[in-house]
Amino acid sequence: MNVIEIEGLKKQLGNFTLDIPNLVIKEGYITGFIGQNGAGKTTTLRLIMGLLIPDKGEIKVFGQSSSQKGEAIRNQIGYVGEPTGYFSEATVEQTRKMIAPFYTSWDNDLFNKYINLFALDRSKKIKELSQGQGKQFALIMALAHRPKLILLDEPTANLDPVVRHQILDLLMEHMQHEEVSTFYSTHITSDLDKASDYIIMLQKGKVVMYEDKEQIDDKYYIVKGSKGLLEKGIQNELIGIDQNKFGFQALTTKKQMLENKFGKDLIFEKATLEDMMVYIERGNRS
Ligand SMILES: Nc1ncnc2c1ncn2[C@@H]1O[C@H](COP(=O)(O)OP(=O)(O)OP(=O)(O)O)[C@@H](O)[C@H]1O
Repeated sequence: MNVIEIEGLKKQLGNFTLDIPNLVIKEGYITGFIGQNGAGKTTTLRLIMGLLIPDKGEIKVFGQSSSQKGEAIRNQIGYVGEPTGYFSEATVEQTRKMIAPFYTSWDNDLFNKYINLFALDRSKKIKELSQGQGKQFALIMALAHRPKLILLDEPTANLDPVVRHQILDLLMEHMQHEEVSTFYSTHITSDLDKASDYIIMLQKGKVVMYEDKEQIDDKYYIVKGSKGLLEKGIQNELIGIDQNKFGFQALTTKKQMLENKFGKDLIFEKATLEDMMVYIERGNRS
């Protein structure tokens, strides 16, 4: 089952074009959405929520058109991103009282459990929360109405590693107990090493990679070798070749084939998501 289905999507904003011919997000998993600044991640999330209308194509969420049923869809989405829309003068408790009645599925016990877990002070005003506490609160508000879909837009940007891990741990714990799908936009790719099932990479408004995370770990390698080997026609198997006076390094999905052909002349290391972003971007530039 798919929780989100995108077909023939085009959206022009100034001189930027988001162009996604076909994309599905699978139900029940965490799908990481990565890409450079300005790649179009926030725009995609806003289109999914029906806050922006496509110029062409259609987005279906829970099988319903997001441009036609935006409000009903948003009700079933837990969103963490900017702006949060919370009134800065209201306290944590006042915010809960204001927002909870809008959701029939609101779960106060869950809210209390997560507030206690993060030790948030209910009497603090939203404007008095630190950046990390603000993000923790936004996540709690997003989860407490038991959404079927969680959309996260850079939820851990500018947070220290401890708070980042607390947020990821809470998210993963929540996912274990709820029937929920998560679409998680970030450029802190290490967050997704810990918590993701699928990875989608966006570049200049286009999807340039969609992979199962487990397959990524087996498939993508950084390969290093001497410059002389480049002349032996292996460029076609390399992505984003980086050369210096000592040799080259590049991303490859053809480890076995290259190993068979060149043996110990090449060195392989598992690629991280960050490596993949850097090399795929370089590969598409050259
Ligand atoms: N209202 C707008 N008018 C004109 N251009 C816009 C508008 N909103 C976004 N854009 C442009 O669309 C492109 C994609 O922006 P978007 O915020 O979706 O990127 P992003 O991948 O979320 O980036 P970041 O990681 O920096 O948040 C950018 O080039 C941006 O300048």
